[in-house]
Order: sequence, then structure tokens, then C-alpha cells
Amino acid sequence: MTPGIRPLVAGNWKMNGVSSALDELSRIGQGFMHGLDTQTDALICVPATLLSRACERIKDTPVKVGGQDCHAKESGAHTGDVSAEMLRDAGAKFVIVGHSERRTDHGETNADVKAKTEAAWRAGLQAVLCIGETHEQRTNGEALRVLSEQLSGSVPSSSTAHWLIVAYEPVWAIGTGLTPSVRDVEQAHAHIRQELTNLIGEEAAKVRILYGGSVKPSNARELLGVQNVDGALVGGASLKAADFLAIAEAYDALS
Ligand SMILES: O=C[C@H](O)COP(=O)(O)O
Repeated sequence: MTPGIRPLVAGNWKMNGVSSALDELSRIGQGFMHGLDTQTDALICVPATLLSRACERIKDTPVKVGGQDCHAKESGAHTGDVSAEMLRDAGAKFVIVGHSERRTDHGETNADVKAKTEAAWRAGLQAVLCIGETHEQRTNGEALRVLSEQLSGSVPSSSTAHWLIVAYEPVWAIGTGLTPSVRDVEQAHAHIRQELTNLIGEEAAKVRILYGGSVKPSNARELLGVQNVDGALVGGASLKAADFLAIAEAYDALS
């Protein structure tokens, strides 16, 4: 955590969830309404098909709803794509950009991610910009260099702490049950903070830097207690209200 920064615990449902999943979302909303001490902000990024109904379900709770990707353009002949404006129209307040699954499955480059980040802001959405090294890059000692490259290629120079959130997600930790050591997380997050400072100056001190990759109730306290870790981006464990709330509780306990 970083003194003065309000943490964010964000869920990414990925390509999971039909109407019945909204009951789980309601439980998350209720948990933040009644159970938790809520020293943290909460966000769930649902599939685009659920956005409107998700917003309706948790409109009276502190939990925000976001999208998982957006097209860089506002509208046009891009079959199957969704613009940031469409996400906002459906009720989103945030959008994930540059997730490694987008980079791998759709060949998204750092330049694409930068354009999507700017598209998010154009629509009034806060961007959760994901970066992270592969297992091979870490093994070859290239992790920090890769993070620098991703940041310099994708973070707009006009970024502010309100509009930009960075998520460090080692690709090899996503959905695998593997996590980096506390020391490696600390080193990566300190490096990201420094690189952000080089790119956007003093504003970097206030940018939230989330950790993502196999965050569970059992490891949340250890991972989220690391310096410069200002929250989590949670995949699998965000699909179960009890697990997501337990992760948020772990952060509350640290605050
Ligand atoms: O966006 C979320 C991440 O990819 C982490 O997913 P995971 O918690 O299932 O490892």
C-alpha cells in the first residue's frame, strides 16, 4: 500500500457470467454495503452483455461496474467491437485496457493500448491499464525492462492519477495459482512507480498500482501488504462473492 492512496480491489470476470451471475454480484454489493469496513474502493468488470443489468443490480452500493476492453474509436464499421462511449452508455465507470489476454488473443500492441486508454478518457471512463512480463521474460532477467517498455509505449503523457490505474499482472501468474515472491512484487511495483514518475512526473506518486495474478483470500494479505501495491485485479476469485469480499477484507484489515 501507499500512504495517502485509497486502495482499489477490482474484479475481472473475463468471459464468464450469464444472467444468473448477477446474484453473485448482488452479494458483492451487499457485502460492501453492510459487512465491510470499506477502506477500499471496489469495482467489478463484467462482460459487456451484463453491463446494464449489473449497474442496475448494484446501483445503491459503493461497488462500481466496468468493461473489460474498448475499441479506440467512438463508432464505425468494426463488427463485434464495443466503444468506450458504448460502455459508458451502459453504465460503466471504468474499463480495463491492455490485459495480457487481449495482447495475446488479439495481438494488441502498446500503441493500441495507449489509443484505448485515450479512448476511455474521451468517454469519461477511468482506465485500468495492464502490464506484465511472461515467464520466459522473467527467467531471462528481462521483467523490469519489459515493464518499462510497456509503460513508455502505452501511458499517455497527460495521465493523471484519477484517470489512470496501472495493474501489474505477471502473465505466468494469471490463472495458474502461481504468484511472485513478495520481494519480486515489491521490486516490480517500485520500478513501475519510478517509471511512471519519469513519464508523468509528480502525479505518479498518486497513481494506484494494482497487483493481479492468482490473488486469493489465502494470499491477499501477504500480496496486498507490499509497499506500492494499492489494490488488486482479481480474476477467478472475483466470480465468487465470498472470495472477493474476503480479499477486500484482507485489505481493510491492513488499512
Ligand atoms: O484480470 C485479472 C487477472 O488476469 C488475474 O486473473 P486470476 O486472478 O484468475 O489469476
